[in-house]
Amino acid sequence: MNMLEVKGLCKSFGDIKIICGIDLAVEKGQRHAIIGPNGAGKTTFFNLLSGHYKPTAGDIYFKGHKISGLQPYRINRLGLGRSFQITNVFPGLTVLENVRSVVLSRHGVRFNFWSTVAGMEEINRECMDILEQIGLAGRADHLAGEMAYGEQRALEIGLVLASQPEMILLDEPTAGMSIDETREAVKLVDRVTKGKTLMIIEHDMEVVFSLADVITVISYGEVLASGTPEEIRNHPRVREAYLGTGTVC
Ligand SMILES: Nc1ncnc2c1ncn2[C@@H]1O[C@H](COP(=O)(O)OP(=O)(O)OP(=O)(O)O)[C@@H](O)[C@H]1O
Repeated sequence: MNMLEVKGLCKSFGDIKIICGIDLAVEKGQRHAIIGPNGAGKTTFFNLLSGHYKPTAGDIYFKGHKISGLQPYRINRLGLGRSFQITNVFPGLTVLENVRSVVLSRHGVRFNFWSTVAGMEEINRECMDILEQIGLAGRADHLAGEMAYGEQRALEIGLVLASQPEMILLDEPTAGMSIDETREAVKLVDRVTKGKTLMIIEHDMEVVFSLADVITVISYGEVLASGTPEEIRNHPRVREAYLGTGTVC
């Protein structure tokens, strides 16, 4: 079953075409990497999927429902969660409060539930479970803004998990990280997305080839190639146009 289907997707800003007719499908449980040169349109593509931009043409289907043009919060409630390229945590809140803000907003419609002691305990248990998953349980009471960069990025992934998405979009989760931080981030992404549907934008080819089942290469707003890591590694146009003619990982 396809979790996500994109058909003839286009986005222009004024006269400038940024996304030019992208067709793509992501199967349930697939880990799909989007790669491409700077300015190729990868983040714009994510902004279209998450509802932050409206398409100029084309359609997006999530679990068979047309989501193109819906508001971001509605797309998120349908089960499509995303992280951003720039850290997006609330710096003045603690780690626990950050996660709790998302969990509470998810339960928000059931005010009577979480306003009881039992309800609050359940919320806190759920938050601590997320913090365990992202390796920050011991940092629950620390201010998010005072944590190391790698930890803040891990927290951001925790915020995505807190909305209990069926499909996760991660925009360059290792951007700006040291080699050690990147290694930890890859382990984290691998752990928390096992068995889930993932689409990840990533520049680090080691990360891409270690995580992805399918890789799509975007260049000038078009799909240049899409296939297994092996197919992409050996694709002549990919080697030539994006990765250079040298070895691809
Ligand atoms: N709101 C906007 N208005 C005008 N142009 C935009 C807007 N958003 C993105 N663009 C342009 O679209 C092009 C693609 O940008 P985008 O950020 O999607 O590329 P990218 O592939 O994610 O690049 P990178 O790998 O550097 O993050 C860029 O030329 C950018 O300036």
